[in-house]
Amino acid sequence: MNASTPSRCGFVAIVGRPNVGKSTLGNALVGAKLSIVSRKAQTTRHRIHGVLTRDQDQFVFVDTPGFQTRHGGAMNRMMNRVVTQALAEVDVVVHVVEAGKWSAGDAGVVPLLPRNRPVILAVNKVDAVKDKNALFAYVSRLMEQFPYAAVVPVSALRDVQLDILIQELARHLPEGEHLFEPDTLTDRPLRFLAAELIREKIFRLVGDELPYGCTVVIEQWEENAEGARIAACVVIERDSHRPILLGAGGQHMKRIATEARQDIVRLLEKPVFLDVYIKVRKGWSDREAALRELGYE
Ligand SMILES: Nc1nc2c(ncn2[C@@H]2O[C@H](COP(=O)(O)OP(=O)(O)OP(=O)(O)O)[C@@H](O)[C@H]2O)c(=O)[nH]1
Repeated sequence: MNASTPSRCGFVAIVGRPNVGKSTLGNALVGAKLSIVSRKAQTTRHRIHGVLTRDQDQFVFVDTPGFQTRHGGAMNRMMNRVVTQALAEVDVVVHVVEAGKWSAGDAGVVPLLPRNRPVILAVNKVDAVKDKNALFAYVSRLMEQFPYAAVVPVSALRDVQLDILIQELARHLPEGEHLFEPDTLTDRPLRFLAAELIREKIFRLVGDELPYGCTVVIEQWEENAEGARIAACVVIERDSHRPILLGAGGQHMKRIATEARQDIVRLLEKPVFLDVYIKVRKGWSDREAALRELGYE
């Protein structure tokens, strides 16, 4: 860290139509495992995807809802509002497109891009492009669509020009203290994050209906090179909350477990067997629950 240079820290959103490589880019920039963030971080309004700290610069990558989902009609309009609001709160936006390809999906993203924030166009998958002249024409056309602050051709998959993209992003970070400590990867934050992922799925699906929320406790965590076996317990306040969480035929719990498992697989980068079950808080002191949640037995 250079003492004469002020530290910078800002929120970055990666947006774009499905399949352009947003997740690949996000993971290439922060490393999949850096999705682990401290609890303090979770209090921000954004869901943090990962944090990249480089000397005096800290980039906080956030997940933007709406770009992960594919809805139509009224749902789409509502999601678009959510997206616009979310993007108004970040410091820099990366709009990802696929080199040489432009579809209605890409065109649909442009009106959602903020006008009062720098938007950097990342032209991804350049490794798959043979004709570099065609790429130049393609980029020129895109620059007429929106006043991008910069255009960077990259390959998220092959790590081409990602350092240039990071430099461009850094130019737009506001000066300020770093919000996160550089993370240490230990078992405990992984357990904690797995619990957070499960809780997030519950919150999304039935959050409105669960009056006291719930606590997710990781009860078993066995991991080796081949995979992980995880048992998680959802602690609810009352018996009457159980059917809310289960849904008809247990479909809610199935969906929660499936979606959480997919995220945990991404986090651990290995197969995961996840068992999620429900317990009512009888015999659970708050303190005990809190301690176990943090990984203390
Ligand atoms: N050739 C090439 N393929 C890439 C590159 N980046 C991503 N891909 C591939 O493109 C596909 C989609 O990548 P994702 O990162 O899942 O795309 P996404 O935009 O997050 O997709 P959604 O989750 O559907 O919105 C995957 O098969 C990636 O391996 C790249 O730089 N070059």
